[in-house]
Amino acid sequence: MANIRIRNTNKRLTKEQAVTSFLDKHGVLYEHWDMDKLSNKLRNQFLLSNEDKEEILSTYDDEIRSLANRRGYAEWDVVALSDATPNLDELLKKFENVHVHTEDEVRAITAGNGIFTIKGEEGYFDVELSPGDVISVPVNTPHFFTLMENRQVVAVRLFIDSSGWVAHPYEDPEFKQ
Ligand SMILES: CSCCC(=O)/C(O)=C/O
Ligand SMILES: [Fe+2]
Ligand code: NI
Repeated sequence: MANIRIRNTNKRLTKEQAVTSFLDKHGVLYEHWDMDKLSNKLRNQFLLSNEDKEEILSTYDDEIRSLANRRGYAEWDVVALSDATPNLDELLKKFENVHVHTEDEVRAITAGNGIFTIKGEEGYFDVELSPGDVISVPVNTPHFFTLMENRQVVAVRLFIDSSGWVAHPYEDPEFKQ
């Protein structure tokens, strides 16, 4: 279950109803996938072979295709980030600076955790994600992504633009770290 932290007030939303209505108000998709479908091995593995990635995509093929049909996605893949990821810090630099995408960005967390910090009506808010959480970042919405203490996450990514993930840096004078 995702938790929300509103940065300006440090207010936290943890109850499902409050979280879903807050995200809905901001045009952020929020769904939940059944993690019981995923093998125990893959729920705690952060260095993935191509076969592992294929297993994740086939396990959630129905959920992926449902999202793709509803939101016009054409391609999807699996990204795994952890201390075992070569050039992790370089990759994180791309994600940790405020940026926008020219399509809405859907991420489904299948292992580990991550935080999407998204610009909203009351300033930036953190969406703290756990396995099973599926969210979108609306098109052209300033946001960034950080790992949590455990520095590990696996996510299914869905794309409309066949060139995959493209981040456009966004200088936001209103953003305070
Ligand atoms: C957990 S997916 C990696 C983060 C990402 O793709 C992105 O665009 C963050 O904003
Ligand atoms: Fe992004
Ligand atoms: Ni992104």
